[in-house]
Amino acid sequence: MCMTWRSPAKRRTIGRRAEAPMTPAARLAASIEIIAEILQRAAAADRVVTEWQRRSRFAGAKDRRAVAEMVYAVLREQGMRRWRVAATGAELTPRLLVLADAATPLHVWRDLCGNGTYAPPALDETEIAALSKLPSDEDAPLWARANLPPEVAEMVQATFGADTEMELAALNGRAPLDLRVNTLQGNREMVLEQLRADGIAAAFTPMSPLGIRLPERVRLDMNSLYRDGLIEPQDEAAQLAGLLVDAKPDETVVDLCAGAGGKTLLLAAAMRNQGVLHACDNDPRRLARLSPRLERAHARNIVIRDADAMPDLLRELEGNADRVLLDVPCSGSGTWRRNPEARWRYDPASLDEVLRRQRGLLSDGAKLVRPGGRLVYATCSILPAENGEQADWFLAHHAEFTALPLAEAWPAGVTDQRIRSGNRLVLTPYRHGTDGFFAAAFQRGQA
Ligand SMILES: C[S@@+](CC[C@H](N)C(=O)[O-])C[C@H]1O[C@@H](n2cnc3c(N)ncnc32)[C@H](O)[C@@H]1O
Repeated sequence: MCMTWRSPAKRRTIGRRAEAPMTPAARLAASIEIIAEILQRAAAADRVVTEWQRRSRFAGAKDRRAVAEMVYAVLREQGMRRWRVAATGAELTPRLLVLADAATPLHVWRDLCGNGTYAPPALDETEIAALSKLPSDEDAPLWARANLPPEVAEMVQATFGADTEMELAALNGRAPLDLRVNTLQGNREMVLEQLRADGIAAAFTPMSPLGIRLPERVRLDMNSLYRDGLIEPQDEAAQLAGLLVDAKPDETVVDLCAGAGGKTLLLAAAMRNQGVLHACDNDPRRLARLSPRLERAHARNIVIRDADAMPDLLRELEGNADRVLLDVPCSGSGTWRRNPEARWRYDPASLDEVLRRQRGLLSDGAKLVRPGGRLVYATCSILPAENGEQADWFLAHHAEFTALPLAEAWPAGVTDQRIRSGNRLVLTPYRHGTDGFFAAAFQRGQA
């Protein structure tokens, strides 16, 4: 963490715009405050950073950026910092997590802490002792380098094999911003042209024919393409999971775990607003976020169904749906690039319950599919137990279904050879530049 000293600045009344930038000590204090909140409230990092920015009106744009960068640097290196602190025998505190930085000599922290009104308190004896004997990074184990709890690092080695180091490094990197073009409103070419005309760097995604990738994040709520419903943020992997359904106009399609509708919107566009798309979820708060998105996207063939949808769906649709998408609840481990703090909250002990729910949804969803119809199972997980092992379980318990080869399953336009062999879509940050994602399509035999 490189810090340059600016002239000590006196902040005026909190709540008024400052004339001088925050001092490095004040930025450090803010970073420690934010890290402490993220850890203690178990809150999402971006939310805590945004809340700090809102209440710290004295902070200028550079201060905000510097503090956010410091916070994310700590979060992306949390494994190494935890390991370094543990090796000293000290108890991990938010302050030590921030200060256990191999690139910053102890004297820098001594100078900053306790220096001025807005600085963090001076280092205590325990902190000085710990920071004086941080171990050499050369001895760090895989879990620390990969920024993952040890038992999780062990689980994912089964997924990645020889690529483990590279995959885990990519999973700890920054995700680009992928957009999905809403084909009810436009096409990729016109959206790309408009983005570039607005001075935004953008390129087509390599695998999804609906996607555009922005290397740098931009504020979408200010963008007219977004406000007019031409684009939605959606990782390329999630786009591909939706495309694997290959929903067609005039069909009956069920999105059984629709959430706030990321994939529902893609399915509605694929159906050209024709036929019926049932969007179900047992979380009313997520479903509530769906309606405004449908409106913005001009998606009109959707029936929203809440928590107790299954009995009604079975009465109305058993054995009649052309396609069912099961984008099931999962560990979310494939999306850890986006929220680097989440990996430290993942509790492997909860996995059994999640697996049980996934199997329940697979069995429920299967009942809805008509003979000759398609069931797609998808997770944003990198854990084999939620992915291939669930697909194996499903096939072993539902003899009326067979695995559909990917080459036969994709709609026209999905041509990338990397995702056309075999019958399981396994996407990873290192190999594909996407979130970690799994999807498999199953076809019900003709009666
Ligand atoms: C991975 S999220 C879905 C994300 C969504 N498909 C999208 O693309 O934005 C999984 C969803 O499953 C829902 N869920 C969990 N158990 C369910 C159940 N028994 N029936 C329906 N939905 C369920 C959760 O509320 C959550 O919204």
